[in-house]
This record gives sequence, structure tokens and C-alpha cells, in this order.
Amino acid sequence: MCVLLKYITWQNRHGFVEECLVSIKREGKKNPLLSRASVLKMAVSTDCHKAQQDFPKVLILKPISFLAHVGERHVASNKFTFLKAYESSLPLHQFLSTHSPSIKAILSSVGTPITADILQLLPEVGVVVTTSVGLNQVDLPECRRRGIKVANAGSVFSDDVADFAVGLLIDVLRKVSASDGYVRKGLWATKGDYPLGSKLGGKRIGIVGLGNIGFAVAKRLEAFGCSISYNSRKRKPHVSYPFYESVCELAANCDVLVICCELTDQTRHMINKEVLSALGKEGVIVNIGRGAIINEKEMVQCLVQGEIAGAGLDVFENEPDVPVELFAMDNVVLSPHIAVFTPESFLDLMDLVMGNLEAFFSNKPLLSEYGD
Ligand SMILES: O=CC(=O)O
Repeated sequence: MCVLLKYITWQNRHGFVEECLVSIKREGKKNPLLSRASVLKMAVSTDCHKAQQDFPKVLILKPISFLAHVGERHVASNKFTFLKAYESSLPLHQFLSTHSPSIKAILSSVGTPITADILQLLPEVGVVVTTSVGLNQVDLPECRRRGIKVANAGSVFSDDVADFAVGLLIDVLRKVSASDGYVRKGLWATKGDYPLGSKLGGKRIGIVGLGNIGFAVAKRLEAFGCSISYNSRKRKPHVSYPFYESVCELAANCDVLVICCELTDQTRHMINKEVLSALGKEGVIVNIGRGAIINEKEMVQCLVQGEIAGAGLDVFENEPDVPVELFAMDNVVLSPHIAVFTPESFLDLMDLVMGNLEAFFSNKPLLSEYGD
């Protein structure tokens, strides 16, 4: 009865009470030997399916971890049908060609490239909504050319990422993970004290990319007594932190570089040997942006040769592959591209994703349109 009431309420919300009752009778007639519960279940699934067919279709190419966290049905929320290409036995191009007339929106995450080839198979697509802040996986020029709108995760994760960046920096400077390993291996008792780390307060921090995340990192590190300067595409008119037009100059005037910018054609390998040499032997680099912003080979070389003091890295050029040289270095802290995530922020992300999709399907401005 409870299930029945829930079902009636659900249907009622959608104005289908009549259909619901007809459907229950229909299933009952077709299957006179079935229990009332089974009849109800079949009616529910038939009608849910029918109702869902009328919802706008949103294509998902690969599983999205946040949907699993918050529960996919909450995001779809009886407003959209998720069309999951990865659950189909059809080859991708065939799946896309079959469904292309009804696909107007794509929901994607950081590890799912939305290429011109994929978009070419989807002539009706008008929006790409991503659960990531970075958009390097989306062919933005192609979207622009086609007039496809793009929405990202906006500032939903800025605080989480900034917390993590500060965590990585403190870990590198104060040797938290390294000394943890020392204790766990029983070396404290046999080898004695562990070498001391370096103080965070007073460090000169260079933020590369002073967007939402860069600002959040700067605010936190100011509170630790650090001084802040930055490099960005343009000087920010209302920001009092010193601005350096060249990242190399910024590095030469800092003890720490924190990479917070987007990966674009302009920023790919922007942090190279020259910049790292300018940062110097006492310098530390933290990367919570994208791996390919740093020339990884050159950074590894600098670490091996002691040309910089250490690194805190959440992102890598060829994830999930990490240069093996880094594993043996206790002046390097590694994490598997998790700076962005906390389950608490997923609820905000859910609201943003739903809000963007709803806005698109009702011809309203997106909540976090890229390029706005
Ligand atoms: O790295 C994660 C993101 O861009 O959201």
C-alpha cells in the first residue's frame, strides 16, 4: 500500500493518476495469476518508462562518479532521461547515430573528451554541461563554431581545491607524508629524529591563474602569513597583489608557485625548465590545475637534479600514469587528481548541473556558462 501511495503521489505530481490506474488494471488483466505487488511493479516500470520517454534526453558517454555519489535519479529528477552510451552494446558511433535526433544535451566529466568527431554525429546538440571546472576535454572552438553552449562546475569546488592546494604545500614544506612513512617503517626508533621541514609563514607565493581557485588559495595563504603575487592572462584591476606579466619573472620573485590556471594551447607546458630554474633550488611547485601545464619531463629532471626543492602534485600529464622517478622522492607529495572532490560539494554540483540543464531546456541563460 505504501508503494502504491508513493506511486500514485509520483504519478499525481505528473498528472498521470488516470493513466496509473488504467495501467495497473491493464497489467492485472494481462497477468491474472500475478500478485498485486508484482502487478503494481510492472505498472510502475511500464509507466515510468513511458513517462521518461517524454523527458528531454541528456547523453552521457562515460560513467560520471558524482552521479553515483548523489544518485542519478536525483539529478535526472523526473525531468530528463539520461541516455547512457556506455551501457549500450552498440559501437559508439552507431549508438550516437541511432539516438542523434533526440540528443540535445550532453552531460560529461573531466575524463570524457567531447571531440569534434563526436559532436559531428550529434547535429541537434545545443549544450555541453560538464561536472568539471576545467574544460580542456571539450573541443571549445568546435562548440563555439556550432553555437553549442558550454557550462562547467563554476565555483562549486573552489574552496575544496584551494584547501587541497594548501594541504599539499604544507605537506611538502613540513614533510608530513614523508615523516609519516618514516614512523610507519619503524625508522624513528632505529635512525632517530627526522629532518625538520620549512616554515610556511613568510613564504612568497606566486599564484599562476588568479581565478576563483587562485583567489581562494591566495586568501588562505595570506592568513598563514605568506605574501602573494600572481600571473594571469591580464592584470586584475581590483587586485592589490603584485602582478607579473611573465611567469618566469613571477617564479624568480617567489619561493612557491601554485598552478591554478586552465589548460589551454597558451598554457600547455608554460611551466618549463626555464621557469623552474627561475624558481630556484629552494623553490616548491604545487599543481592542482592540469598536468600538462607543466612540462613534466623537465620538472622531473629538475627534481632529480635538485634544481627545485620539492613538489605537491595532484595532476599529471598522462593520468593515471605518474613518472616513476617521483615515487622514490620524499620531497614530492602525490595525489590522484582528487583535489576537486568532496561529497559535500557534490550536492551543490547537483543543483548546478540540474539548474544548467533546466535552464537550457527552458531557453533561459545557463547558470555557469563558460566564457560569460
Ligand atoms: O579537475 C577537476 C576539474 O576541473 O573539475
